[in-house]
Amino acid sequence: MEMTKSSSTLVNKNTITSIAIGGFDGMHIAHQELFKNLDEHGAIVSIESGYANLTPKIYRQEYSIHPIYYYVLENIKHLEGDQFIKLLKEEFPNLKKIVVGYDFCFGKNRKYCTDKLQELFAGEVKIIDEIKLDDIAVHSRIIREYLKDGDIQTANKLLGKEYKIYGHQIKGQGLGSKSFVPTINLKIKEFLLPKEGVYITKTILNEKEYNSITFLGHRVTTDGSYAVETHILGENIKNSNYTTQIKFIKKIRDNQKFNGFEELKNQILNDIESAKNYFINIY
Ligand SMILES: Cc1cc2nc3c(=O)[nH]c(=O)nc-3n(C[C@H](O)[C@H](O)[C@H](O)COP(=O)(O)O)c2cc1C
Ligand SMILES: Nc1ncnc2c1ncn2[C@@H]1O[C@H](COP(=O)(O)OP(=O)(O)OP(=O)(O)O)[C@@H](O)[C@H]1O
Repeated sequence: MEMTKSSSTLVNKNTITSIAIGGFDGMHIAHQELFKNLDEHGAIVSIESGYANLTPKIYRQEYSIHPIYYYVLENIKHLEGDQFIKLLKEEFPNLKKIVVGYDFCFGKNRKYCTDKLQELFAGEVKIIDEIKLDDIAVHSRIIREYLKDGDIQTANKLLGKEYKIYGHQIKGQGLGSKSFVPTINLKIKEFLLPKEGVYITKTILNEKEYNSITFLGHRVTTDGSYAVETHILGENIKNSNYTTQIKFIKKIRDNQKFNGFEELKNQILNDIESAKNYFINIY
């Protein structure tokens, strides 16, 4: 198989013989199940609603070897069923197979669903039954709720990977190294942030992965502003201009207000111990 991680623009649409269609925010285990039904000339047709925040558009290709082609929902949602099929056939002249999930609907007022797709498309239509894990239906919207609750472990199970966000480094209050521990402060734009609190994480800097601990939330003990700060365990990393990636593993505790810097510092040192123990026990 010659197809490695390909950018959609590099693959000629004429070679595509099968497609999976959907929003695909998260590229979670149910999405991956759809992709398993693609052949080696398979592609992903991603319909952009503008709300993706688990794997925003530019970060999605990382999670599949199949090239992703993006379409804007606004531009295609008015189509009647036959017009939608016509568009797909124009885009992918050699299309033989379409893969969708049980709840896939399309076109004007979402009135065309899987039965219509089978009726209108002359090739093969593969419909995937609802994928569940431990009785939880796997959907982007469900995963978002677990993240907002701070239940990273369940979210990660449904994602089939560690939830990962990208950010760029910004200047902090300048208190960390002096009064607490050194942290990299991040500006996060398009990604959903988990609940406020302290998390065991891994941080990727310049392609190197480090064990870390990350605080997200309003710094209620100091200046009250919202921050995402990560402390690399056992290293003193200087702030640099690299794009930083944070993979979430587990929540340690909620955000808290402390009576003074001393108490906060002691708690941070405890948090660091918990995180270090976590990493010792899993390796
Ligand atoms: C592991 C860790 C846990 C933290 N927990 C809290 C907390 O519970 N409450 C809080 O107000 N700030 C918390 N902070 C944030 C500190 O207030 C912050 O690191 C400090 O204000 C220094 O900020 P600076 O890096 O912008 O200088 C935490 C920071 C770290 C690294
Ligand atoms: N749990 C699932 N089981 C089977 N198919 C699924 C499942 N979740 C999504 N799909 C299919 O994957 C494709 C992408 O769907 P979509 O982007 O709506 O995912 P989703 O996770 O259900 O998102 P949302 O929660 O926003 O509805 C669609 O064809 C959809 O039918």
